[in-house]
Amino acid sequence: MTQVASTNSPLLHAEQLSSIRGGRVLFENLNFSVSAGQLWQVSGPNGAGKSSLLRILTGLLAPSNGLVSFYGKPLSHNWSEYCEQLLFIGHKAAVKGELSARENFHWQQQLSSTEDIDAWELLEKLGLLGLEDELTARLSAGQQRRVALTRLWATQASLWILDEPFTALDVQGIALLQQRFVEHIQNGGTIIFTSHQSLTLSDLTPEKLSLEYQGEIL
Ligand SMILES: Nc1ncnc2c1ncn2[C@@H]1O[C@H](COP(=O)(O)OP(=O)(O)OP(=O)(O)O)[C@@H](O)[C@H]1O
Repeated sequence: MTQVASTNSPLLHAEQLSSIRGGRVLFENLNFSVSAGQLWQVSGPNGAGKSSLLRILTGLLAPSNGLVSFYGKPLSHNWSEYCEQLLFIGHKAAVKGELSARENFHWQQQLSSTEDIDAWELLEKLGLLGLEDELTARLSAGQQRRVALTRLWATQASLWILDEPFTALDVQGIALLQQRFVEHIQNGGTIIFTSHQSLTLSDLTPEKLSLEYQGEIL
């Protein structure tokens, strides 16, 4: 895992964050700090702004007001280091439907320079063995999610930002993903994720950030 030089500033700091989308204030004056090694769960009802917040934390969406800092510097001042540290898996599975599970994985491996990981072992772990040459678009939603999640085993990034990573997974898939969370946190990694469900592994006690649905249109 890539590590950044130690500093007294938190890994991520959100200051006075606000987001207005579709004529609605999703959240205002949000302040929080995420330290390296922490697990954070962002929760709240549909439309509360969880995905919007994650996209702001990744730098993909500008906040309407406020600032996100990475080790004490605004993201834009630390952009290449931030991108090296970050793995973002968005709401959509972000796998290439016209590639097989194995090809998707190899593509991710090349992007992340993790060629030493045994593809067959990982595909077996994720229950994709026997489906490895099937076009990903033809797999079920849960299987496609499993293909997307292979990235969590083929990354050197220390900060994972994951939007609804448990969506469509069965009980065994959820357990596997939670176990991967435990490994990453134990290795000093950091995870921010959204989910409508509570984690069930006792080793995982996330910090909670709860957003309310603000119905009022401006
Ligand atoms: N591209 C966009 N342009 C304008 N408004 C948007 C856009 N994307 C999302 N929104 C609005 O922002 C609000 C919050 O959406 P967001 O996806 O952040 O919520 P969420 O909490 O992640 O919801 P869910 O639990 O359903 O995934 C919604 O009302 C949505 O319509």
